[in-house]
Amino acid sequence: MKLSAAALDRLPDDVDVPRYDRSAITTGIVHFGVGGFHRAHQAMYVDRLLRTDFESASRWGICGVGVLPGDRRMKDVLDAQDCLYTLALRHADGSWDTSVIGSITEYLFAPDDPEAVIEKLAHADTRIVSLTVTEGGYNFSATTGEFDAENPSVRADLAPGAVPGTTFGLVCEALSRRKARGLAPFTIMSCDNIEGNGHIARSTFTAFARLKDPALAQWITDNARFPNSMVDRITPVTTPDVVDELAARYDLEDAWPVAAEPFTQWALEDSFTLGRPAFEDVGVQVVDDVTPYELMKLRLLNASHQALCYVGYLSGYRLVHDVTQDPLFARFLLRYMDEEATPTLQPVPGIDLADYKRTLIERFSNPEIRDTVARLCAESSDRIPKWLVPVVRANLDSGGPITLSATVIASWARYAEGVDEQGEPIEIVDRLKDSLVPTARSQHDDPLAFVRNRDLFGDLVDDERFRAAYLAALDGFHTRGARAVVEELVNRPDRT
Ligand SMILES: NC(=O)c1ccc[n+]([C@@H]2O[C@H](COP(=O)([O-])OP(=O)(O)OC[C@H]3O[C@@H](n4cnc5c(N)ncnc54)[C@H](O)[C@@H]3O)[C@@H](O)[C@H]2O)c1
Ligand SMILES: O=P(O)(O)OC[C@@H](O)[C@@H](O)[C@H](O)[C@H](O)CO
Repeated sequence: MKLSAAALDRLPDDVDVPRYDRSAITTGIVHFGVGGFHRAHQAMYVDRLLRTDFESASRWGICGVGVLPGDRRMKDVLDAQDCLYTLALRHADGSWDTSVIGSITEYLFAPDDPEAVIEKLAHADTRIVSLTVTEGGYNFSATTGEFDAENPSVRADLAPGAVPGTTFGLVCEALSRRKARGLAPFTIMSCDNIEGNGHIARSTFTAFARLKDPALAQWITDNARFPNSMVDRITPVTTPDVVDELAARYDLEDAWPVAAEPFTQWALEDSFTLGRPAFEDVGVQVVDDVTPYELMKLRLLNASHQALCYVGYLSGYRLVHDVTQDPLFARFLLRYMDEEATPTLQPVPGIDLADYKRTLIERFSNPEIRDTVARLCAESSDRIPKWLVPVVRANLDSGGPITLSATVIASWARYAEGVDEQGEPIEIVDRLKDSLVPTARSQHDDPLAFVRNRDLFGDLVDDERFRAAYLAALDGFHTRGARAVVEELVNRPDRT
């Protein structure tokens, strides 16, 4: 049975479907970047609210927006399914909690109709604009924090009279219309894995606005809010087996479902211009300061993903749970977390860090999630500088140990050579791959070549202690291989 509003009544009882009146929902949230994660996380929270308190939640329906050519498929799928999709939460014992999510009620594909997107954003009902546009979507340097005005899409949007095509262009044009119409700005709520994601959203959107219209930038600075948040739920890329399994289990045909782990967490700073849904009623931690939560998550979970993916790939693993079910790699991650990441964290209210770290290894080891090492190895140049480099920097400043994190950076440098330990090609997915791969290959003659890139690594290369640890690891990867390097590190007693 194809998923649609008409099919909801005919689905089996073990698929939890929205029973609320979707026709009575108005759009309060416009979301850029409707991928797997948004559909497993924020849209799920809004769906929960609609199920529990429809009256207050019905002003917070979601209109999805896609700006990249690849988003056309999401438009087609959601149009054909009345914007409904299936969320399957996969437990380690093989059981599924399956629900149909109804909180997305519209989807606009910006390249087809930018004006419709701008007017939707400018509409008085739109009170929150949320984002999961990836770390790269913010278009800033992780080391300097500078907005990159030379990016070709951004330059095109800045040209006089241009029809906006980027998130920045569309949002700023809509803000300009709101200003002209005497409407307050919406809240811009980043849900991407970036330290200080709200601060980054504030600085990048206002930097764009300043280049376009300084008065608009001032108005945004004075009036708009950009809450910080920590978001968490491991959501792999949807694979055909999820589609097949839904059909087999429930006779449900969904062209693009999403599967994710059962665990979910969202810590959100309470800073909104025009109100917000009562997220705290459905398990969101609405807090005054997100910093301790986000540092914990980015430096333990996301940085550990980086710590496992390159060495895991080079050791022959392709699925994340296979890496962490190998005791050697689990011990490596725990040592990185305990010795190098944890000392850089702040106390996290209500969280037992030892328990959090143990749970992380369990979450990574869930065989049902089937998260791929390749997903974690992609876009490294957006991830290592934002998650690992700050850990090294903090430990260099405090005199703390850096060997394991320097090894993770070296593992990326080795992986970026694009050839594995058996001489087979590695498909490097990175927007900087054309410069990264040749540089990585040159490190056989010039071992510091990769980390001399100050856009990615800042001044780490100037530090003697970092250089020594990095060079030792890189040499180990070249001469003895990834598994041997990890083994040596895990078995050594000292913390350096
Ligand atoms: N997948 C997860 O486990 C997870 C968990 C927590 C947080 N996140 C955050 O969510 C982001 C998206 O993850 P996902 O799994 O949904 O990925 P995805 O590939 O399924 O979706 C990404 C979406 O972002 C859009 N996008 C990418 N670059 C853009 C740009 N420059 N401008 C506008 N839109 C752009 C894409 O078109 C797509 O719609 C991550 O980068 C991360 O910051 C993901
Ligand atoms: O999605 P990214 O690019 O931010 O990072 C890859 C993973 O580390 C990330 O998606 C995690 O699975 C996620 O952050 C878990 O909540």
